Amino acid sequence: MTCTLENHRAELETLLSPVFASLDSEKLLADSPEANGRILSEDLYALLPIPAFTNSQMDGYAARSADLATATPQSPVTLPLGFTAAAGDRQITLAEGTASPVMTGAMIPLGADTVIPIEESSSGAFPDLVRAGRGTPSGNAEFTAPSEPGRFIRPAGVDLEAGALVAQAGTRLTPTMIAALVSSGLREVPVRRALKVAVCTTGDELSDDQPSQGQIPDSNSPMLTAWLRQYQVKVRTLQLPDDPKRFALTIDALQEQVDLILTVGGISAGAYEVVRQALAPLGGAFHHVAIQPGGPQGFAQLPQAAVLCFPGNPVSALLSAELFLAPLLRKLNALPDPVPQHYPLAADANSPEHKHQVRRAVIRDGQVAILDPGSHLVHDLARADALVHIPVGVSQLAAGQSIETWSMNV
Ligand SMILES: Nc1nc2c(c(=O)[nH]1)N[C@H]1C(S)=C(S)[C@@H](COP(=O)(O)OP(=O)(O)OC[C@H]3O[C@@H](n4cnc5c(N)ncnc54)[C@H](O)[C@@H]3O)O[C@H]1N2
Ligand code: MOO
Repeated sequence: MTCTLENHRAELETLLSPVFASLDSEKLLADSPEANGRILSEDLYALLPIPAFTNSQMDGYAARSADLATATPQSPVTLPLGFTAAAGDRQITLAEGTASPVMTGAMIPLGADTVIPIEESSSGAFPDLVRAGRGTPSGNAEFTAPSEPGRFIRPAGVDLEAGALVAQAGTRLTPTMIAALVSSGLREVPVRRALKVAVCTTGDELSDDQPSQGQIPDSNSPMLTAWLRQYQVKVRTLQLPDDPKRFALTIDALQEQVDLILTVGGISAGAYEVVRQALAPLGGAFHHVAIQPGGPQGFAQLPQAAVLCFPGNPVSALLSAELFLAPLLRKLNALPDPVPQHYPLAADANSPEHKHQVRRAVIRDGQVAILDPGSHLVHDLARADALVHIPVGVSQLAAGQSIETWSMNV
C-alpha cells in the first residue's frame, strides 16, 4: 500500500503522542552534563536574587558621593584609605571620610554609595592594600571629580528578585538558562524524563569489527544514536541477525525497558525481512510512502511500547529520522522549526513525478549543487550541507531557478 508523506507523518504522530505525553518528571542537577537541552517540568522561582548582593562593577574605590561633591582637577579631594573589599570577602563598613579599595564583584561596603574606577583616581593605581583583619590600612587616594550615587554599583536583585519566576514549566534548558538557575540558587531542578529508545539494527551482513566477505560495518547504529542524542534521547543499541524468532523475543523483552523501539532495515520486499516477518503477525503496518529515499516504512503498537521501522539504506534511515521523527522531537524539546534558505540551482535536476524526493546538496559559490540520489551514498550524506525537497508533481528543475534548501550536518 502506498501512502503520502503527510499521511505517514500523521500516523506516527498518533503513535508517538501518547508515548511523549507519558514521560514523567525526574530531578537533575542543573550543572550536570545531562542538563543542557532538557525540559523543565515545573515553574521555578528564585531562591536567591540575581545579583545575590549589591556589588561593584569596577575595580576602584568605594566612597560616599557626598565626600567627593567638591572634587575638581584644580581642587582634588584626598581621602584616607579604609580596608579593601575583594570579591568573596564579607561586607565591610566604610568609615566616614574614607575610601575603600573595592574589586569587581566585591560587596559594596556599608555606607558607600558610589564607585570610582581606579583609572579615575589621580595615581591611576592601587597603593599597598589591607583586607579586614589583616592589619591597619594607610595611605590616601586622590579624586579630581565627583561621582554620582549608584555609579558602578550593581544592586542585589536588579536582574531577578528572590521569589520571582526564573523559568516556566516547558522551558528548554540552555547554557544561559542553566547559569540563571544556578545563580538563583536552584541546583536540583525537575525536568521531564528523557525518552528511552532502543535502536535495533538488523541484518546478517552487519559486523562491528573486521567485516568478513559480504559483511559491512553497522553505520546506521552509531549514526542514529548520535542523531537521537541531539534530542536528549537515551539510546541503547542492539544488532540483530535475520532470525525472526529471535527478533520477536528480543523486541518482546525490550518493551518493558524503553518507550520506543526503532528498528532499521528488514522491511522491504526481500526473502529475509526480519522486521516485517516478526512484526506483521503482531499487527505491524508496513507500507510504501511516496517519498524517495525512505519509501519502505513501518510501525507497530505493542502492548508496552511503540515500534517505528525505518528502511536499512543509510540515507533512507537518516532521512526517515529527519522527515518523520525530527518534527515530533523538536516539538517535544521546545526547539524552533528550521528556516529554509534560498539559492539558485547550479544545474538542471530531475525527480520522479509521483514521489516527494529529498535530495542531498552542497552549497558552493552561492549556488546549490544537487548530489546523486542513491540511498547507499553515506559519504555524500556526510558531506551534504543541505536537503532539497522536490514535491510530488514536480519532475524537472532548471539551472538558475531559486530553490528552498534546509541546512543539514550543522
Ligand atoms: N524488490 C524491491 N526491493 C527493494 C525495494 C522495493 O520496493 N522492492 N525497496 C528498496 C528500497 S527503496 C529500500 S530503502 C530498501 C529498504 O530495505 P530494508 O529496509 O529491508 O533494508 P535492508 O534490506 O535490510 O538493507 C538495505 C540496505 O541497507 C544496508 N544496511 C542495512 N542496515 C544497515 C546498517 N545498520 N548499517 C549500514 N548499512 C545497512 C543493507 O546492507 C542494504 O544494502 O530496499 C530496497 N529494495
Ligand atoms: O526508499 Mo529507498 O530509501 O529509495 O533506497
